[in-house]
Amino acid sequence: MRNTPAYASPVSEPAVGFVRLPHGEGLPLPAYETPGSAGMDLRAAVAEDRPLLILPGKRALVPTGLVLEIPEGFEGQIRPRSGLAFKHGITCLNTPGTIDSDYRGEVKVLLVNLGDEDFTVTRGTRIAQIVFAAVSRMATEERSLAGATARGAGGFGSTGTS
Ligand SMILES: O=c1ccn([C@H]2C[C@H](O)[C@@H](COP(=O)(O)OP(=O)(O)OP(=O)(O)O)O2)c(=O)[nH]1
Ligand SMILES: [Mg+2]
Repeated sequence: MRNTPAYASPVSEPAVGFVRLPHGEGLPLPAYETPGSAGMDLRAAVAEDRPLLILPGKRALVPTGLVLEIPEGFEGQIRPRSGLAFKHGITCLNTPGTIDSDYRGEVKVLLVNLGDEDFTVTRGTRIAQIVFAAVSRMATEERSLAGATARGAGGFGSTGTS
């Protein structure tokens, strides 16, 4: 059944499926927080009595308690929340994490603590956000030569800074 979001778009949208795993029961499903939000926040599905401590410089894979069914032709991008990054130095190590449309495992968020203090992830904390995006896929062709261009092999600052 399609959920009625707090901020429904006037245009018809493809639907992403959320399947709750047992440890995700009771947590709110991801949802857009404002009418123009690009991402839906993901919550930590750690046990109430077992918060996750991330020491400075360390990383942790945080469960969301969710399996997603993303429509074919789309992907989910896991991105950091700027507030956590600014206030605590908490970000996603592999950002943007890629959630493939054919992935049927639990979505997990790889957080890293780049701050100076321990960070505790408690149940229900909004740890990251997921942005759904269209994917372009290509056929491949092996070629013997790449066509000439004005840039050629220049890169990594070849055009200067000013
Ligand atoms: O932050 C992330 C990134 C990935 N995944 C899941 C969904 C994704 O579809 C799958 C594979 O991700 P990716 O292709 O980035 O990882 P890999 O190291 O290449 O693993 P694989 O060999 O399984 O593709 O892992 C997550 O749950 N969280
Ligand atoms: Mg892969």
